[in-house]
Amino acid sequence: MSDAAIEIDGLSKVYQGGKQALDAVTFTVPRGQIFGLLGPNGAGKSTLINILAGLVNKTGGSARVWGFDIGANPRNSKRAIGIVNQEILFDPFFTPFETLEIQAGLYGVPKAERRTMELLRAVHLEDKANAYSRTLSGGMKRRLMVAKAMVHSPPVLVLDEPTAGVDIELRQQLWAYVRSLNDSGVTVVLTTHYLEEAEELCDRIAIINHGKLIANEPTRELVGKTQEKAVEVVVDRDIAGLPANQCFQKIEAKGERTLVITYRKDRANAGEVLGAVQAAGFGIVDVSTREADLEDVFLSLTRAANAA
Ligand SMILES: Nc1ncnc2c1ncn2[C@@H]1O[C@H](COP(=O)(O)OP(=O)(O)OP(=O)(O)O)[C@@H](O)[C@H]1O
Repeated sequence: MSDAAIEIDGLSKVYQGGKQALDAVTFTVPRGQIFGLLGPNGAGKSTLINILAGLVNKTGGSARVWGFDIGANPRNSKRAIGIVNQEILFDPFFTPFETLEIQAGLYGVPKAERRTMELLRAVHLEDKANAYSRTLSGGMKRRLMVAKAMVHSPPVLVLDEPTAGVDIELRQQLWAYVRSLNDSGVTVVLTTHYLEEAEELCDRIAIINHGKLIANEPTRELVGKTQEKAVEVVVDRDIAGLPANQCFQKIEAKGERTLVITYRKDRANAGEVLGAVQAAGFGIVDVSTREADLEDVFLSLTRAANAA
């Protein structure tokens, strides 16, 4: 048996009307990881998750969840996954306790095996067990959604933009819970627009753009991959014309006396860049440098993919 939590192979989706939301996407989510799926709006992330959930039919390729093919064995593949959607979906007239009990019933979890109070405790909703769900705050509702996705104890939990619209404190609580689930062996896949969060939380990150996979690497390698570095140089006179040098990847003026120079770490170092500025006749007044973060990696990868 494969040790992958999710295996996606050549997965494609063309919606009625011709929109290609996924174009032969292939990647594997290893078991036990927190895996980040990043991409701009409309990249195809929700489509991919909805295919895994059995809510959208694929038009090509295959996908397996915990070894079960979503086409050949949809019952088992669906049982292996818990999905927290972007939209908040539950009946406002049920209490959190009832909401989880009903969900457990839908999955056929026997009464003796239900963990309703344990789940409510884990998402800090124990004291709201008997309140109407409509009286919960946005953050509480979202935490209830996470608990709801876990009632059948799936080995894989997928969170689609789980912290959109959630304040920082609740986001921290939600992530703490996600981390504790992961520590207890649950594989977590999350889509997010918060790149720093993905960088902090995820072991591995895949990026999709316009339905195509453009990166899939351990987070550290992805971040380290970017070779671009920027240096901001304040010079001692007004910049009449931009100096040129082969070690500059890009140079632009920011204000009358500040140059922003991008260079590749593998081709030049800061000393050479500053030397080139001085050789062009400028005195250097101040310098600051900036390491690329995931946002830079993402932008340079999507730029490269768009140009291809
Ligand atoms: N039911 C549908 N019919 C036709 N086109 C659709 C349908 N659902 C999504 N699309 C299109 O498919 C593309 C991918 O959408 P999808 O929702 O998967 O992206 P996403 O990466 O999840 O974006 P977001 O973060 O905004 O949800 C978009 O261009 C979208 O407009």
